[in-house]
Amino acid sequence: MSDTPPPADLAVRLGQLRTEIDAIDEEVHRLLVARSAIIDELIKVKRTDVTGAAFRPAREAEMMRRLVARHRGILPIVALEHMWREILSTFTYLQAHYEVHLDGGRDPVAMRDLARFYCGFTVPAHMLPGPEEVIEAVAASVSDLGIIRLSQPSWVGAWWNRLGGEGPRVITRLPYIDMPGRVADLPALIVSNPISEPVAPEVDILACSGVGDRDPARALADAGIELLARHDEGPRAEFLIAIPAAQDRTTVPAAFAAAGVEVRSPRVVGGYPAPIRLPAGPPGRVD
Ligand SMILES: O=C(O)C(=O)C[C@]1(C(=O)O)C=C[C@@H](O)C=C1
Repeated sequence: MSDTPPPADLAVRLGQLRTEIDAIDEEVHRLLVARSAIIDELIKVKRTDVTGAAFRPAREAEMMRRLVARHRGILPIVALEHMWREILSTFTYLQAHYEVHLDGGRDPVAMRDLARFYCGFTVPAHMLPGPEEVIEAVAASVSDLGIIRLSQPSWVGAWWNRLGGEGPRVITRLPYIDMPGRVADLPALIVSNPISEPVAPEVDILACSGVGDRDPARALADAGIELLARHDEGPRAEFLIAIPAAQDRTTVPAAFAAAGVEVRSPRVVGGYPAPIRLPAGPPGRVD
């Protein structure tokens, strides 16, 4: 005897489940409309019309961490991340219009996927030849973002030496959920002009130049420092590194020295909230 209920019962159950789905969809939509009314008021309170860009990377990181912590069930975590990215970037755009400039030099298809995943389709996107053009476009704007691909060694020169000071700086690292096998996984940095209400980043990004032809990546990693990019110009090498903000900066020259590379005066060119690291697994199941 089969346990399968008769077809008539299954048809009834299917109808009930669809009614439940419709009720949930209506609730989700109602809540999104309610959220947009709150953002409408937030625009007046935050005065984004006066202060410029509305991005708050630390707040977005905190929201994403809470989302990941409470997630359950079969919905892939990266699909959920994408839905929230669409929400966050559209509501950011509604507060203060911005455009996104993409470093399309090496892999424009992966770059476009990354940008659409994180910035959605409401925000206008422009593909540019490389990082220098991206930084230039951001610097010439009030509140635009740039996305620059991280490649090691840099294929195009030490573009990071154009960051810092009053100009564009790194504010975020992508992908935000760092999970093996995920989609939209092109390693990249987001740059913007300095934002108001800055929150101290959890990871600092430093630019430094040095002399010495050995690869310092291992010695840096042993000291908790990540080599993000390198560019060689004759005997000099330019480096872009990431170091936890809480870590003593004197560990930087010491770690380079351990690899036989002498570096001078590391310079801060931005920082970012620490990405969420998740193990590989079934597509994002969290129980
Ligand atoms: O909290 C803010 O300041 C907002 O602007 C709201 C909001 C959001 O939609 O939740 C939008 C953009 C920010 O990057 C962070 C959060």
